[in-house]
Amino acid sequence: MTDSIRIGIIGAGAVSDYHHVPGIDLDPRAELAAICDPNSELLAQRQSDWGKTKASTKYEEIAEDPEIDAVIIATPNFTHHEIAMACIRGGKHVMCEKPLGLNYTESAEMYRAARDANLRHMTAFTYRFAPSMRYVKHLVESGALGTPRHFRSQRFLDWPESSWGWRQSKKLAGAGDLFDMTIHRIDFAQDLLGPIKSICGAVAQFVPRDKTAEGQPCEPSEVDDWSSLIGQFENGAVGVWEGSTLMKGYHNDGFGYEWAEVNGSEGSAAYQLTDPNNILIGKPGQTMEKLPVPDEFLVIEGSPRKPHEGVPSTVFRYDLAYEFVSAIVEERDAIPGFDHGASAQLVADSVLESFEKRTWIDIQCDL
Ligand SMILES: NC(=O)C1=CN([C@@H]2O[C@H](COP(=O)(O)OP(=O)(O)OC[C@H]3O[C@@H](n4cnc5c(N)ncnc54)[C@H](OP(=O)(O)O)[C@@H]3O)[C@@H](O)[C@H]2O)C=CC1
Ligand SMILES: O=C1CO[C@H](CO)[C@@H](O)[C@@H]1O
Repeated sequence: MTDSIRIGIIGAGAVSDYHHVPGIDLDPRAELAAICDPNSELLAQRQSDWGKTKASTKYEEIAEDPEIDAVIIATPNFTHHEIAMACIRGGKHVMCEKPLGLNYTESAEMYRAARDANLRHMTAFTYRFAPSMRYVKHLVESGALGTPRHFRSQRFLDWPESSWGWRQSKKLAGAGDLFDMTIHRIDFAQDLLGPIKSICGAVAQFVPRDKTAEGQPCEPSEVDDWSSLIGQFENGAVGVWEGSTLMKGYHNDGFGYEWAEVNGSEGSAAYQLTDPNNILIGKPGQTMEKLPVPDEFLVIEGSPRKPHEGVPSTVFRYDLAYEFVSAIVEERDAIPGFDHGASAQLVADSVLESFEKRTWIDIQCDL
């Protein structure tokens, strides 16, 4: 390995530009060494946006390239398993977007392959890195909230009812809001309160999404527009989750309304994606109070990002790349790993099973 970690980005669409490349650019220990996307026009555009790197339309070339140390997979969901397995076979450390696979079987296989090859693996569960989320975790772990009794999360957005492209095909996306949005919240709930042991879930489709944004007819959506679950954690706490991108008026500069809270025997703490450098704290008998997140929680330890610079609801996302590179340099597990991705996937799969069978499902994770 050279001094600098040479990273290949596979999939040069929206998320690569928004989270991953700015994160790599900030980290002096890493360099963007290659980009890969089947769309050669986009590749040319990215070469001009991001600087001269190797470019390829075939992920196999990146997977086999001895001059690439690590990859970030930012492609549509149905490609994650195939691309990750090829990169692991090629000896690359892998960060992969969520949902890790199209189902638990795929995700667990990715986890076992990376673990057995002694490679670093990371699932891009972005919201774990929000400052207020990191502070809620500290409050839970330090016992400041007492015994955790209850978790609640809600992500509502007011997005167009037109086609979501690949995101509305079951074969390409797996599920709709559940795999796209709620899976993040399943992950951070387990990060805060530990494993979920049992759930009861439901999904619904609100609109056909059979027109493109330009008004042209297209294949109707096969996936959910709303997902929800209630659940019990192994530690005895209970939780409730809900998400949809079709909630009118929930616009808020594109970030919508995301609220997540932990209620304990001694207090409550709530994170909001729209205001991630502040936290809401509830103490017994008092009205909830908004407080700034202490400075030491604004960035992850060592991150070159300036804590008070940039748009707060965007810049925390750059810490994902920092964590991935740190894990490679320090030869330790990246957090969240593929095991966390697979575990959240099992819960999300169980929501679909629960709804289909109209019953509670016990979660049995065999990682
Ligand atoms: N963690 C987070 O907060 C976020 C996560 N995501 C996740 O990131 C992933 C990508 O989403 P997003 O960026 O919005 O999607 P986009 O559709 O904007 O971008 C995906 C890109 O990957 C390309 N691609 C498709 N197949 C391959 C392949 N085999 N090899 C290389 N590139 C390929 C696509 O090309 P083409 O269009 O020509 O097929 C497209 O350019 C999804 O899994 C999504 O769930 C997305 C947003 C935020
Ligand atoms: O959190 C997220 C923000 O929105 C994206 C587009 O729907 C999701 O894919 C992503 O996981």
